[in-house]
Amino acid sequence: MKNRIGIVGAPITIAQPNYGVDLGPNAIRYAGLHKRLDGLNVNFKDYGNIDIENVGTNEKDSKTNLKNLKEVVNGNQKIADEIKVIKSRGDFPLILGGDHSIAIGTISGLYNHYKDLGVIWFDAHADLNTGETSPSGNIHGMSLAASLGEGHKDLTSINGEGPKVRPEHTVIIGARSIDEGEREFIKERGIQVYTMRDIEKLGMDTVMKEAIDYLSNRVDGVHLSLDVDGIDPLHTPGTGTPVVGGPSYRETFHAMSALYDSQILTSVEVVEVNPLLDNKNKTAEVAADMIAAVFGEKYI
Ligand SMILES: NC(=[NH2+])NCCC[C@H](N)C(=O)O
Ligand SMILES: [Mn+2]
Ligand SMILES: [Mn+2]
Repeated sequence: MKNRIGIVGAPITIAQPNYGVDLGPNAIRYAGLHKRLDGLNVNFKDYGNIDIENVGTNEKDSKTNLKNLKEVVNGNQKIADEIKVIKSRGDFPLILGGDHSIAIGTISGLYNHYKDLGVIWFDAHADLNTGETSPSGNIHGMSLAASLGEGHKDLTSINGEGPKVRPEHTVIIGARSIDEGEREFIKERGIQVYTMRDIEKLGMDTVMKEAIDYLSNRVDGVHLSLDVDGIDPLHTPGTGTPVVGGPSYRETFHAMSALYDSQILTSVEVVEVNPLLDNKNKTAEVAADMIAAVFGEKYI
């Protein structure tokens, strides 16, 4: 890693219903993030947390089927602005969430810095819903769709209208809870998805090799969006929408190490750590382990 890592906390919580995901950034810091990065001899600067006003309700808007649209857009606009500042300093952005809606802001902020940005979406979910297809109205389940230009105009217009990433530059890994509308989205738009079945059949090593190969021929930057619910909830119980049957700690650590070895990544975000749902900060500790792996920590 040549660049300095620019760390920022993005504590949006109102794109999902559980209190506490705004505490995620500090929980990951308390889990020893800075020490781990020091141990890797990487240069980093922590810019603290973005000031997010998390005032919302749990009501769906009757027209849009979205909860807290205006507030989620405002928070994500702030995130996009901060990402632009971090990028203009030449830093490698490391964003600590916050619910997964923050990807709308980070990807919008990254948009102008690349001709073709690739995205690796490590998640139990696809986050490809829109107001029309969402079973919940929770915008954290719509952030990949919004980044691909689908969904409410206010969500797709941060830093300019329209798609910020192309479907053929998007790889989802670890999916095992996909809604009906999301399934159609994936088929229609040709998104590369490695479900748990694929991981079981191919093994994580092959999945990562394929994903890295696939993207490196097509893009000039890769953003890793790591939703901790992608990992099996045995290891990451402190998250709002856990789904059993995910990749183990070992497989995930291996996936992160493969990404480090490939040197393909140009930004990383880790989302959905919720210390109020956790057991002695275990989930944030796993998040810190995975961040360490993605920045080069090895067993020997
Ligand atoms: N980022 C997440 N944890 N998303 C969970 C989404 C769950 C469900 N698919 C929904 O749209 O409501
Ligand atoms: Mn998820
Ligand atoms: Mn997600």
